[in-house]
Amino acid sequence: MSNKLLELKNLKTSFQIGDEYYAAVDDVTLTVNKNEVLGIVGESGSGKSALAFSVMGLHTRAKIEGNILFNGKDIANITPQELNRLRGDELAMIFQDPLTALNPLMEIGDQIAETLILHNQNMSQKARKERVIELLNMVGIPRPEYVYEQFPHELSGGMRQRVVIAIAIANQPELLIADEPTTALDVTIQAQILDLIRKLKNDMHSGVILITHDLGVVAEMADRIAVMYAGQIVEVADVHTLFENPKHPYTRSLLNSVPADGQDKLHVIQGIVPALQNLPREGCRFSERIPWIDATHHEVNPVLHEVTPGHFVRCTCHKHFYFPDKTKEAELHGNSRS
Ligand SMILES: Nc1ncnc2c1ncn2[C@@H]1O[C@H](COP(=O)(O)OP(=O)(O)OP(=O)(O)O)[C@@H](O)[C@H]1O
Repeated sequence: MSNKLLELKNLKTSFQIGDEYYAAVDDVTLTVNKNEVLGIVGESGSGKSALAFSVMGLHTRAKIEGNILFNGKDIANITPQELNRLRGDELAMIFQDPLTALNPLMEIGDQIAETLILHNQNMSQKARKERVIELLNMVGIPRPEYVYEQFPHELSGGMRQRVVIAIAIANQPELLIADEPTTALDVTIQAQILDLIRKLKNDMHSGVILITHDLGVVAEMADRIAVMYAGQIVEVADVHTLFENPKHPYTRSLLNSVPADGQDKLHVIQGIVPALQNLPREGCRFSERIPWIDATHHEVNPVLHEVTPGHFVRCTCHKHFYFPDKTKEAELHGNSRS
């Protein structure tokens, strides 16, 4: 039996701006295996959420091209009814902001129970309530009987996020997408939430896509990591390889911008991911942020190269990349803008 749970094949998600469509996810091919946490990292605007929303079928106005194979079945263009059946059952997502994910007018317990009904309409009311209490316990919510009858605004941010997780895991999804699940939370709660996600994977052998800015979180949680820049995957490797032997200049820059033991110089990546309409669509998309690398070192049409088994890197510029000294870099960026 195949170990592949989700296969994205040439996924392209485009948004209309004015009269044109612009791809926020641009030809992404990626696999998530069963019992695996795939971390997706990249700066704000690189397309991580657009990718996650595409898998969940949550874009209402985007153009989706390519294939999204879930257990071998293409779900890129299935009917809303079919999608609804999958969501909250086999596919679940934890959103960045728990408040927007919860219904403010509905008691917590009823919101979780509603998800259970999706999966099993014949479950008795009593069994449902017991399962909700069990889920609230699982996600570490104290006094679950009391919280059952509370409304979202009566809970702290950490507690709300636990409720969102309880809803996400209620039906033991095969694939869980967690989009910045801990960004809004303090560090202790963060660790507890991550433990819960890990437990879900271990207990249910689910596949998990963990989207985050936080390299520390992926280092701890992910089995494999995909690095995304300007709508494209620029590097994929298992977690150990990615941290020990990063290749793409963007990955190296991201890693170099995080303080590590014994490191006295940090590299700050100059510039930002360009707005969607201004993304470079030809050549190496990262080239404008490393202007000291000679243009001839970039591929004309950069593709992912398998440098060692399972380790893919886009473009050949990584072979020539180095960090310039700081003053030189500032000068180069200044010059490149003029
Ligand atoms: N509905 C939309 N309509 C138009 N443009 C959009 C839409 N959603 C996202 N975008 C654009 O697509 C690009 C990718 O956005 P996305 O939210 O996927 O990035 P991200 O990597 O998830 O960033 P963040 O970490 O801030 O969530 C951005 O340029 C964003 O402005």
